[in-house]
Amino acid sequence: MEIRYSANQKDFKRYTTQEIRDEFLITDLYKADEVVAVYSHVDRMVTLGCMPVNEKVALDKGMDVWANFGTSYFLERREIGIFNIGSNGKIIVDGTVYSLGYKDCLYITRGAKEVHFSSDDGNTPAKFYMVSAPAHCSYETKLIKIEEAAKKALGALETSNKRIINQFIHPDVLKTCQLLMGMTVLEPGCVWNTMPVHTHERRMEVYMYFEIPKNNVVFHMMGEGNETRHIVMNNEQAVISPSWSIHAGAGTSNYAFIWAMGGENQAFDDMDTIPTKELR
Ligand SMILES: O=C[C@H](O)[C@@H](O)CC(=O)C(=O)O
Ligand SMILES: [Zn+2]
Repeated sequence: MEIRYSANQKDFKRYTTQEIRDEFLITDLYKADEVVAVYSHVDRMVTLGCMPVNEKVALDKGMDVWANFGTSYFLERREIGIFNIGSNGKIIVDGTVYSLGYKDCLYITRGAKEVHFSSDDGNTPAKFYMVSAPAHCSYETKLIKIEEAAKKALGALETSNKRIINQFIHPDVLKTCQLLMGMTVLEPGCVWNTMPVHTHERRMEVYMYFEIPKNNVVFHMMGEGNETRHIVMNNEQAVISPSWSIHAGAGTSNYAFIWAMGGENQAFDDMDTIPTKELR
């Protein structure tokens, strides 16, 4: 498992393009029958991808759980949110089978010992995208279908940012220790997310962009509001935003992304918005 330490905003100003990418960008999440995991010391969030093809793949496949987490199994002191961004697949949690279609989400609470992933058809595999946060009590493991997510319409066609925010792992839908996750989907012709930008000093956030058409990219903005940088992102890549960083993007087409937050609180609206004209 790859481990990344925390970067601060003062050093960040001098990073090269490659250093920014090495520190914050997560690529190659999907390798057949493997679990790809990046542990970030930013709020100790773990970002993972799993694409089961021929096997039933265990969540901790290829991991030394004791060395990395100091626990005997992955979810002993963690919770996890999992989205399927591929074809139909299954997640088996301590013997209970959950079927996930495209864009469905499963929240697994602390204490689940055995988690396995499988695809209904290995020729068109499921692709599970996951973010895990430390957790100190257990709630309820719950499947949240895309239809059941709380939907918030934002933006307008005129400003190229008409989009639906689907809140899945959110206090209005279910209880969690600190994890919040959802999916934002932009309408055709709309390319901007999260403008005006914000930071949330009390939480970090990870974005994973998908549904980016072939030969298109998203320019993801990051850094402090008065010292911005960008990362050019391809389909199905994730990016870590420390609390001091803005996180917004403009694509060369419309796209969707999954956001995940963890930290001090779960108040979605606890954001410090930066007036657009103050950006540098
Ligand atoms: O803190 C909240 C997150 O940055 C996202 O929910 C914002 C977002 O999806 C959007 O405006 O498109
Ligand atoms: Zn945010």
